[in-house]
Amino acid sequence: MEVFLKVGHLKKSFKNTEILKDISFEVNKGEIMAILGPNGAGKSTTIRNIMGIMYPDDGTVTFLGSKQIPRNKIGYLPEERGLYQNVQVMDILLYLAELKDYPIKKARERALAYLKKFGLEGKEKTTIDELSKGMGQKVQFIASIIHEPEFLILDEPFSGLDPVSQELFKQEIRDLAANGTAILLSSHQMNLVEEMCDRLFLIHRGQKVIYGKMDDVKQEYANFKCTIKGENRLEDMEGLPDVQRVEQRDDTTIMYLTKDIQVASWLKNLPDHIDVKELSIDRISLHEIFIDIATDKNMLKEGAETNA
Ligand SMILES: Nc1ncnc2c1ncn2[C@@H]1O[C@H](COP(=O)(O)OP(=O)(O)OP(=O)(O)O)[C@@H](O)[C@H]1O
Repeated sequence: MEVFLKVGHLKKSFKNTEILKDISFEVNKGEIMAILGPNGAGKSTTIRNIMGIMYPDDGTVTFLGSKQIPRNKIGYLPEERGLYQNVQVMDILLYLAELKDYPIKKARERALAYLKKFGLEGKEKTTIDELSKGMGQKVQFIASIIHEPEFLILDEPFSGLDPVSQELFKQEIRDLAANGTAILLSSHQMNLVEEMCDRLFLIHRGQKVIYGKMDDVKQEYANFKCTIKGENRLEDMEGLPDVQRVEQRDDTTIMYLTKDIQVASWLKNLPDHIDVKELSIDRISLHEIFIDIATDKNMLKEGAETNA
């Protein structure tokens, strides 16, 4: 797979506070790569350094092997939304396409097709300030892809979208990747990330915590959990073998199990007197892995790396 973006050993400080500490990752053509992390972890700072909005103190950013930012090949949906408010939808889309040296006739065709696809047919002459938040978001998304970029950065693309629009965006992002676009996606919606992304980079306090293929990360970190519905004492459950942590709320107990257990053999450890009205065994989700890291529960080893 061809590497589009390579970030190497990026470091950035603000007023003597090191915000990015040796950040390295790549984004390949045709893949959706997630950059994840708690609020303030350093995701937007990383993206701003990639886009040349600010400059790193150390480290390199290369695009197809060159340090030159190929602006016409990049699409960017920034976290801060904001298009000129009193300009008509079609005018802003064509203006942005022109800035990227994209043929105007093709841009108009693409704009009309995308407006239709996103349920905004007939809104070409509407001004941006007359649109709802979600509609504005769709126009800004179209603006980021109007010029057929080879590399697309999406910072929280799903915020403010209703479920139907989320599905539309999801499908569009997947189609773009399938057609070869390299996509870097930042989102706090872990279920969507889990569904869509090929690889992920998880950053916490400016440092890499996890970097790897989604499937490998899940296999590596998503231990099993056993959920039992029934009236049970916390101490009984905590005393069971291979139980790392127990959460109990009302009549539901969740036991987080250690890595590499054999589910069938582990189940034999459950004593006869345990009250089981319902029982399920699942792997923990990316959402739970994220919370684990963000809240420093420390079930994961720091700085781990799967086979990226
Ligand atoms: N221009 C700046 N001057 C000083 N500190 C900054 C600046 N920009 C960001 N920071 C600090 O850098 C840290 C990382 O911020 P950043 O916006 O990159 O986080 P993030 O991971 O994108 O968070 P969020 O999920 O909340 O958007 C924060 O502590 C923030 O206060």
